[in-house]
Amino acid sequence: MLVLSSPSGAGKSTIARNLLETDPAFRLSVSVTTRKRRSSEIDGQHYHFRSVPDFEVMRDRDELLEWAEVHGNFYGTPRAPAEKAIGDGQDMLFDIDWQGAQQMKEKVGVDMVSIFILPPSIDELRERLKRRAEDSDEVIETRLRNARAEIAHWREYDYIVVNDDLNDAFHEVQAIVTAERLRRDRRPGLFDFVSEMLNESAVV
Ligand SMILES: Nc1ncnc2c1ncn2[C@@H]1O[C@H](COP(=O)(O)OP(=O)(O)OP(=O)(O)O)[C@@H](O)[C@H]1O
Ligand SMILES: Nc1nc2c(ncn2[C@@H]2O[C@H](COP(=O)(O)O)[C@@H](O)[C@H]2O)c(=O)[nH]1
Repeated sequence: MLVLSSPSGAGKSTIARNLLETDPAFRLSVSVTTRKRRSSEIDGQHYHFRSVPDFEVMRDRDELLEWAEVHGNFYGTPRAPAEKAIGDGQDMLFDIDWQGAQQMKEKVGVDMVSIFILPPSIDELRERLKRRAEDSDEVIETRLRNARAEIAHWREYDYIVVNDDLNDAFHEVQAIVTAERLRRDRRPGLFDFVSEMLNESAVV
């Protein structure tokens, strides 16, 4: 389970999209949100867009694995697809904030790897949000105001990637995924492998 977090505009959705396009083993956890849909977004693909009352029903029925209020809207991870993925051993990608990452860590523990994406600077963050041209000036200002508090949580993550050059940042994320998969897949067999090797050498 790979969690990507960052302040708004640092590029985590871009990196997540690249990962999903190049790595068929990953499935995206599609969050539920009460935020207004952006013109480029498709309901059910980028998010499940819901009203506040509908979100509250899901939350109160315990249908969300984690949830948080971010930039004045509610966001949550649907429980059923995430738990099925965990059960099936499927690699799943979560684009969630630090509050969600904390809650997920409590629930799934060692099976989760977390990466915090940093922008090269706050000025560049502002430029990216403006260039993306998806949010009003007011929303952009709110997100920039919140950025410092979000960045303050960087130490809680397993890895930090600075997204200055997108290609470099993406390759760093790919390298982390490769290393973590090796660790996960090789470690269970290593105990027997090493025991056998040591037993054999005792015979010699
Ligand atoms: N390394 C980069 N250099 C320049 N522009 C970038 C880089 N990475 C991403 N971008 C651009 O910056 C904008 C913000 O990226 P993106 O939407 O992926 O951010 P985000 O962290 O997912 O933001 P949010 O949390 O608001 O969804 C997009 O227009 C994207 O194309
Ligand atoms: N805790 C959660 N945070 C989430 C979830 N889905 C998205 N997010 C985070 O919200 C902000 C804003 O996203 P945007 O799409 O409005 O720009 C960003 O940090 C996302 O990572 C979720 O299910 N839970």
